[in-house]
Amino acid sequence: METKSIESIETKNEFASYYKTIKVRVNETDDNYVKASLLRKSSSIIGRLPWLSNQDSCFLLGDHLKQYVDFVDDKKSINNYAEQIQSLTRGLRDDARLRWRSSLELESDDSTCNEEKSCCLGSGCEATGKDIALLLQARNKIKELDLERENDGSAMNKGNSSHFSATVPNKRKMDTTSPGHSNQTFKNKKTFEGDFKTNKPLYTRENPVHQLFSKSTNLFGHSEVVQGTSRSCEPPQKPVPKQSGASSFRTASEELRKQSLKKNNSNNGSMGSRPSYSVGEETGVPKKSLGGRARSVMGRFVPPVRNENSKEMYDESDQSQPENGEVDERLKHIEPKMIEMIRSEIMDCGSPITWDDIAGLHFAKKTIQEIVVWPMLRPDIFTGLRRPPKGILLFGPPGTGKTLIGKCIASQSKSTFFSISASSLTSKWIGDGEKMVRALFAVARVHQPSVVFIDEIDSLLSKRSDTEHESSRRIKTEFLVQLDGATTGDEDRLLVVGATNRPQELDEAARRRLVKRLYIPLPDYEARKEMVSRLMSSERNSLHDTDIDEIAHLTDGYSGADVKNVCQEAALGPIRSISFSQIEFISHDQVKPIGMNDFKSALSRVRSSVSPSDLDSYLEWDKLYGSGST
Ligand SMILES: Nc1ncnc2c1ncn2[C@@H]1O[C@H](COP(=O)(O)OP(=O)(O)OP(=O)(O)O)[C@@H](O)[C@H]1O
Repeated sequence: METKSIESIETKNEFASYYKTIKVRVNETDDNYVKASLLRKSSSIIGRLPWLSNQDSCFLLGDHLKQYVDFVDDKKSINNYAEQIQSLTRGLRDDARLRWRSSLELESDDSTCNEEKSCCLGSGCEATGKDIALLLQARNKIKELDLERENDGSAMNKGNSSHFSATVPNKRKMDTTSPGHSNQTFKNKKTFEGDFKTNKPLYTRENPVHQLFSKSTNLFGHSEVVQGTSRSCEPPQKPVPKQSGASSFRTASEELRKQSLKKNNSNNGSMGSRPSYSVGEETGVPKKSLGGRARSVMGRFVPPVRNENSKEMYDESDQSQPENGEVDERLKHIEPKMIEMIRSEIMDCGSPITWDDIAGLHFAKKTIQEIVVWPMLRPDIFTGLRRPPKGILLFGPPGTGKTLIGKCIASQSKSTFFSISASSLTSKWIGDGEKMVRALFAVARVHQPSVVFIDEIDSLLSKRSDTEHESSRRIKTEFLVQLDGATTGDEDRLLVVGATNRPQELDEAARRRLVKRLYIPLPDYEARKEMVSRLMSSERNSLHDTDIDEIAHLTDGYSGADVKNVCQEAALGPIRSISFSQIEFISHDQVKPIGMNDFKSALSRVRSSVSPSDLDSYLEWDKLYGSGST
């Protein structure tokens, strides 16, 4: 590469001046951490200088990275983790809430730190005879202390075994006789036992090797762990090099996390929250992750079947218990989060709907009143052969009031209304869909009398085929099982109402369970008149009866929803005649009343949404399977 001086690659725009400013600051500052950060910043800017050729960029970047690496590697600059750790722990030492203090002490000799680091980071770092002697020495010392304690008949062993919750006296030198100390030591036994080249177990209850390593751990920057370890151990002893065999060695931090993870698992939800880290597969070393699971290309495969232990979606800590604390027997095996979801998202507590709110559809209304509403109000009379059907299907073109009827059934029979669609039952977790179906029916039974309204039931219960996905097949099966239970259970006051625009696509088994199949046709002339009159009654208008008749004629073939759209469009007509400058100041009374002209222009904009050929197919299906409404 052609050699250039940095100055020769002069630049002009704002990046350049920013870059220069950083360089000046690098030279001025005494703070090594700031300096390192500035060097990193300036390196990243180089890549964004658009006028630099690739070669110049590489040259500048190379120069910077070298500077940065030299600086960071310099033992007198920022390659001193102990200083950083201490500055971090300084603020925590006397935190009354944490009830522990760090016994971390800054090693004044920086060179020791760095030597220690390089020794233990290097491969093939073997424990020498000197190290083993040191360990044995430490073990003997602790043995002596234990003996002393036994002789004193100290009662200190009783009580708190968790060194996190132990109240630690505010003194630098920690008490090795603390219960936390011995427990922690004992737990760590497996990890270290027999790792050294002697046959003697170097790591025993009496010989907390992690304590001996605590100093070296400091040096590696495991600040969090060092704090945890030092709480219940003696102040750092003379550093002992790590043993060889990286696979068998586990730092105190790793051991501590592993144990707390185990503890959480064994408590199984009593602690509540899910662990904030995942366990590495091979080492058992916890990896921190922010938020949910960390995924990467190289990441572990996560099967779409939810692990029972996984609490990502339905965290048990989040158990929604009823206020009185009692859980209904029928809900005991249902995941609380699902119950909560059903109660908040599926249970409909909207404004009550009366039969008068539904224009036309006299046959459907009468049939539903007879077979559904009265029996639900007086179950004692409607028994035996009079027992009402527990599943009905409303089919017909879109926007004809099927949902309206479902809501009306619920409010008129004083029942709880559950409104679901395929989307509310599908989950990213395979297996949760059918659980959701089960949960839905369980909650509906608890809240009976209840009406479960399934909109677009054809998409949930379409004909089963060999090519369909296993998960959707399972949801269907569960649904059919629940429908069967709901429609045959004598005691339950549970009505399932399905609505569909495509009755032809419905699975035969579902069709059989929905015994009453009512055709909800397009509104007839009278119904359209009724709808227009009702909608216009709450608006200022200049319509005469003859106008309303005419509108009803003109909307032949329109669905209820289409008629409503026409009225909404017409209501905007008078507003459109107001100029933009007037709209801000005009009073309500000054707005022109809705007239026939507005309807005429609205009718030119809003067309019927149902095609005549679709109507034929409904009539055909009604003839085959319907309950004779036409
Ligand atoms: N018979 C009717 N009487 C009064 N309003 C109606 C009637 N039919 C439809 N509407 C109006 O149309 C709107 C849509 O109706 P609804 O949602 O009940 O239709 P739907 O048959 O369930 O449609 P979809 O099959 O598309 O779900 C209702 O909010 C209501 O304002």
